[in-house]
Amino acid sequence: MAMTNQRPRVGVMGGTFDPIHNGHLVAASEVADAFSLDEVIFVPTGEPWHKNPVTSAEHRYLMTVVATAANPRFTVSRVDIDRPGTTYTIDTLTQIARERPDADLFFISGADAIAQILAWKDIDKLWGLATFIGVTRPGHNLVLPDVSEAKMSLLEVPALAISSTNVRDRVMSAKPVWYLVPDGVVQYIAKHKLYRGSDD
Ligand SMILES: Nc1ncnc2c1ncn2[C@@H]1O[C@H](COP(=O)(O)OP(=O)(O)OP(=O)(O)O)[C@@H](O)[C@H]1O
Ligand SMILES: O=C(O)c1ccc[n+]([C@@H]2O[C@H](COP(=O)([O-])O)[C@@H](O)[C@H]2O)c1
Repeated sequence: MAMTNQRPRVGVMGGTFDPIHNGHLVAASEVADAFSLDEVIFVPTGEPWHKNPVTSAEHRYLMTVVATAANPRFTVSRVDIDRPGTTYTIDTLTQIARERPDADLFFISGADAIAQILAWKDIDKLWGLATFIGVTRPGHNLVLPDVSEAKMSLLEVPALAISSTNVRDRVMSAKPVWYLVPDGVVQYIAKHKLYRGSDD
């Protein structure tokens, strides 16, 4: 917890979250602990430029709300799903910085995603908006870009070999996803018949 007179330290966890799973939640929790964050805002992407097709933004947003509801330090933002067009992190962070001018921002994502950061849109402006934290993921050998440690960090999180792809495949094959995703997300997927091969 930040001390009085310090600027709030706010994590911004960007992801497609199709669906959100316990790997994402452990990663956010570990980064919050290691970097003394006061809050982590989960930001489901609108239209990711690099992944197609994805489940409707509203389903992905609601599953993220369900998954994070019990944690008082976790919140969910609609900035990316409400902004039309392709999602770029420069727009995400510009908007959140405008909404939270008092905060120091920490953009959190998988280390595999962060490793590609030099190719992200408007990278020169991104450094001024946040510190970037890549969480390591089992099975990914990383070559990180040569960037100041003040602007980018890596954090090892307990190995959870879960991916959204794996969760979707399991649902499609009628295999259980209990304990890979929060219980409410299991129920949400069943209620809305997601990932069964029909048009979501
Ligand atoms: N088990 C995990 N441990 C640590 N980081 C993870 C884990 N799963 C996903 N991430 C990271 O979280 C970020 C957002 O994840 P994303 O929504 O793309 O999920 P994903 O599981 O990687 O999805 P998909 O399988 O559809 O590609 C990504 O940068 C990803 O690397
Ligand atoms: O801004 C970019 O150019 C950019 C390119 C690739 C990924 N991102 C962001 O990185 C985060 C992780 O993406 P993903 O698809 O791996 O979940 C998510 O918030 C994306 O919007 C951003």
